[in-house]
Amino acid sequence: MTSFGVIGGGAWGTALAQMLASEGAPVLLWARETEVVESVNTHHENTLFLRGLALSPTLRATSDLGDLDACDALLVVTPAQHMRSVLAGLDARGRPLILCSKGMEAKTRLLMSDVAAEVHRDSPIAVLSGPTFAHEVAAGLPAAVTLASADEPLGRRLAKDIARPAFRPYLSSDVIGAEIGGAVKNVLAIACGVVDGAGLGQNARAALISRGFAEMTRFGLAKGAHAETLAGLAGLGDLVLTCSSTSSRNFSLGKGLGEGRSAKELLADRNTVAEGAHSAPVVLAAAREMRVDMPIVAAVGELLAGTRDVREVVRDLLARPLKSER
Ligand SMILES: NC(=O)C1=CN([C@@H]2O[C@H](COP(=O)(O)OP(=O)(O)OC[C@H]3O[C@@H](n4cnc5c(N)ncnc54)[C@H](O)[C@@H]3O)[C@@H](O)[C@H]2O)C=CC1
Ligand SMILES: O=C(CO)COP(=O)(O)O
Repeated sequence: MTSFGVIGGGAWGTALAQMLASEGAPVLLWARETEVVESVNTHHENTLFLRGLALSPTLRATSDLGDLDACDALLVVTPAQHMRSVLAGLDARGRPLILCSKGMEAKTRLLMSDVAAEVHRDSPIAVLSGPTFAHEVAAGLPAAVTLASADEPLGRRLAKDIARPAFRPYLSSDVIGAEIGGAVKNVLAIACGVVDGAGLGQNARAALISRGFAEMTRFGLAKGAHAETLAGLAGLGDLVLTCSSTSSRNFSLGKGLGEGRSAKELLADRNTVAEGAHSAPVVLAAAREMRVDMPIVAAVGELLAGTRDVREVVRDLLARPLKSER
């Protein structure tokens, strides 16, 4: 049986660690904040990022990456923009890295699997992604994810060891598709939040999910993803989840924008991450380079940059030339 360590003590790292520890397995969680380490070890709760959810006593936390040396495989759950710097402090020693963050690196436009491969050349990579609000997984509610690895025997082994009665991984060899789904859906969740905040109605939201999925698919195919991965848990599944609920930080950010507040104000002082705000300009730049049309992502980029207001971007989206749906 694989022993797991988890790197990143935010809501999702803590929830994954709890899910793995839920049947009594020992799991070690690395957290950056000493407050998180203390509250997990002393009170079996992450009071900073996952307040109110009781954690298993077999889940222990540390602020020393070296303590993870005893683990067979590591789940990496940092915010996307910090993955490189955190991984640089790790002695991976060829152990598998299971990447659970959703985004692209701003300064390089790389996917997380490329970042991890640059830092730890000898470690095989898997990606875990899907519709999974942290608080629900931590509470033991049912969830399913895509677990993608180009190393198929490794993927099968990890899937077997990660699966729990209420947590079901589906195997894939399409790492790029799993990553693109998670990165792009965050941007589209901001757009759906805008629709909600501006009171544009449920028809508009359904249209946006559908046309947003078309953008995700165009972008993904251009990057080498498989269409069925994008139509699966890591793409459409996660898009539907985060476009429907204020439990999504990205949706909530968009709702604030739709209500007329500025991105600067909404992003100031938050200690939780809304990855779509970082991914939007990166996805857009990569799409433009590949000549992939992504008007909804572009509109989100303009709202975040403060160069246009909601009324203007909605008017422009609706005024685009009529075209075939395909
Ligand atoms: N929360 C959720 O429901 C889910 C989150 N994810 C993904 O997991 C990743 C982590 O998100 P959460 O755990 O939700 O984070 P969070 O928003 O709960 O917590 C913020 C995290 O950022 C870390 N952080 C802040 N500044 C940092 C720095 N300078 N260097 C390194 N780390 C820093 C904090 O230590 C903390 O772990 C994101 O990519 C997110 O998209 C994926 C699925 C579900
Ligand atoms: O990725 C998530 C659920 O699958 C969490 O979404 P938010 O980061 O928007 O909260």
